[in-house]
Formats: sequence, C-alpha cells, structure tokens
Amino acid sequence: MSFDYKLKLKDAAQLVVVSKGKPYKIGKDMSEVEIIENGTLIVDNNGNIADLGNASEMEEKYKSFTFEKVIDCKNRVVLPGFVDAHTHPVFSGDRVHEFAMKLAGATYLDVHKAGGGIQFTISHTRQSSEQELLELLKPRLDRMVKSGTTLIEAKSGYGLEKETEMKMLKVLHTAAKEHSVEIVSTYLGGHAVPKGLTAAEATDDIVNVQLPELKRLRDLGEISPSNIDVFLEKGFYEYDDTKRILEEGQKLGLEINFHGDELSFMRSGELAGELKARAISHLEKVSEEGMKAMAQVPTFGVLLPTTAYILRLECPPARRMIELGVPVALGSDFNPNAHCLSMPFVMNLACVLMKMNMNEALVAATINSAASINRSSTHGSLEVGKCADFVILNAPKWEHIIYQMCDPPISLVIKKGNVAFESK
Ligand SMILES: N=CN[C@@H](CCC(=O)O)C(=O)O
Ligand SMILES: [Zn+2]
Repeated sequence: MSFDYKLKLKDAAQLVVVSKGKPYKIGKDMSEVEIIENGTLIVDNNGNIADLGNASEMEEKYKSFTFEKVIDCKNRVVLPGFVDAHTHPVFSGDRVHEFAMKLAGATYLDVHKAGGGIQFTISHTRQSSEQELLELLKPRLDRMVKSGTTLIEAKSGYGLEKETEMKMLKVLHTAAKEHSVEIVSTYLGGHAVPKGLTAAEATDDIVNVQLPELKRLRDLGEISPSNIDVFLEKGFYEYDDTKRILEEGQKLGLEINFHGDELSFMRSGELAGELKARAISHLEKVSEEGMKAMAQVPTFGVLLPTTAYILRLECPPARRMIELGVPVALGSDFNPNAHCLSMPFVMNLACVLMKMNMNEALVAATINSAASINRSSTHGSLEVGKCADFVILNAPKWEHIIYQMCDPPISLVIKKGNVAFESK
C-alpha cells in the first residue's frame, strides 16, 4: 500500500523550529529560538519535512491525505535532531585508569608526556582491525542516538600513519552507510607527533604520504572525508606546520576545521583568519584578536564543555565570542579522555560552565553545529525541505532537554522520518 506522506507528528505542545531561513545565527540572534505552539509537522516519502504549522490548520489542510505513520505528540515537544560538531568515536582501548590519574592531579600534558593519552589510544587502535573498530563504534553511535544526536562530525587521528588513518576513515565511511546516525568525517593525521619523528618529519609524512593516499582512496570511493584537522598545540603541531598541513588539505577540497588554543595560546583565531577556516574547536585560550578574526571570516567556534569540565580547564570565553559575532557551535568531544555521548549534557554544561543561556545552547547544538560542518541547508532546524530528524521529548516545554541534564525524557528519536530510538 502506498501513502501520500510518510509521517505526521500531530498536536505537539511545541514544534521547536529553532531558526528560519538562515544558515546560522550570531550575536543576540542566538538567543532567539523560533517555536510553533500546538503544532503539527508532515514528513514526505523521501524523509524530508514537507510542511509544518498550527495543528488545527494543518488538520484541515491535510484531511484528505494518507500517512504511513501518525505519532500523537500531545503534551510532548518536537526538536530538531542534535548535531554533534566534534567527536573522536573510532578507537579501541579505554582510558579509565587515566581518569583516576587526573583526579589525583595529573594534567592532560602530564599524562601525554608519560606516554598515555592519545599515544595510548594510538597503540590500541593500530592493532585493531577495521571490523573490530566498526563493532566498537556502532554501540557508541547507538548511545548518541538515544540522547537525540542524528548527525555528527567524526575524526580519524588515532593512527598518525597512513594505514591506520585510512583504516579509521574507512570505518567511518562504512558506518555512515550502515548506521542511522549521519557522519561527516574529518582527517586528523596531525593529532599528535608519532614517536620517533620530529613535528617537521611528521608534517612531511602527512603532506607527502598520507594526503596523497587520502586522495587516492577518496577517488576510489572507499573513504569520504570532508574536513582536515590538526591539533595546534605546544609539543604537538605549532603554527607553521599546522598551516602547511591545513593548506595542503584545502588544496584537496577539504574544509579547515582544527583544534586550537586549548592548553596554550597558539594564535588559532589569527590562523583561521589567514586560511578562511570553517571552524576551530576548543578555544579556551583564544585571544581578542583571534575572536575578531573568526567573526570576520566567519569561522565557527566549536566549544567543548566536557573537556574543560574533565580537565578542570578555564572555560573558553563563550560570552565574548557571542558578543563579537563569532558563530558558536557545540560538540561532545567524545573521545577516551572525555567520554561523553550526550548533547543534552553538553548543552547543560555550556549553560552552567560557559554562561550561555538555554536558547544559545540549543542554537549552538543544532543550526550552528550543522553549519560548522557545512550541513545547515539540510539539518539543524525544522524547516520545509530539511531532513526529518527529530527528538520527541516527553515534556510540555523544550527546556527540559537541558534542565533534566543526564536523563532527559526523550521518548523518540526520528532519523529521516524513521524511528531510530523509542524509549520503552
Ligand atoms: N585535544 C586534542 N584531542 C582530543 C583529545 C583526544 C584524546 O585525548 O584522545 C580533544 O579534542 O579533546
Ligand atoms: Zn578533539
């Protein structure tokens, strides 16, 4: 039997549109969240939003059409699926022992210098097969969906040599086809300097060995990276090496989306201005000039409150960034250091630790995070033509998604018009 439409979300207490007709929000506009009170939304047979509006008007308009599925959303709210703008979800080996070290006072750099941190994860990930990494990744993605995430940015970066970096990108490419979560992948061969090489030698290897292989496999359709990333940090990659790697990636059509100004001030914002970067993540130590340069491009500031929380760092200046017109996005930074898969918890931390208001946090976790990975024409808001990715919350007001931080009452998560998660 065929139906006129795939899905109707009927009589929602709130349809949280978030943003209308804009690719992203900046400044005071981040505090505005568009809402339709008592609304109904229709999904077409391709899994895109066909229409939305006042419930009684929609009932009248669509009374003679058929729907494959109707969900009664009375006393519930519908939000766009969350977009997680920064994750490292492909790895093997946990680092629970390092959590204890950090609680006892070790810093991120102490752990790294002792051969732990990224190096620990690299040694495990190098030994795992593509299939093992895929099997480890899938339940992590399931847990993201349960928390309302429907689109993620996901990085390689636990190989630091050609084989493992490409293996990670292949895992992401396969997962994108086999899992309901949509994935935009990022090549992060410059996540740390491999043991035995200098930063200059590692940079040469990325430029002369890894990037040509990335191009070859991308041309063959075996991987699909959209972005290039480097960890610009003292003892990792410094300004000139970072710039060289990012520029080489840009020549291959990759967008620049890098880690910067996390533990030390590295002139990340200034570099983003020079290279017209799409996004910088972390930014705990960003300068006033750097923020101004970012606002100018604009370069998205992807803020990661879990990192500041877990490492007890001073938070990035979110308020000043918003004031200066930097488009701010949020990510979970899910990785073995910051083991968080939940965007509701990230939004809560952004409000409490970074002093963002709830509207700003929601904008940063939807339309702005989608825009930080160049997906806001299809994701991040409830607008006609966009992907039917939703979080249906069993609460009369959307703010409960942030307020009930660790276990918000999510009753359903919809991906492309299909139920991806349903609470029992
Ligand atoms: N800071 C660099 N990279 C990750 C951490 C990766 C790791 O510790 O494994 C981050 O974004 O927090
Ligand atoms: Zn990261």
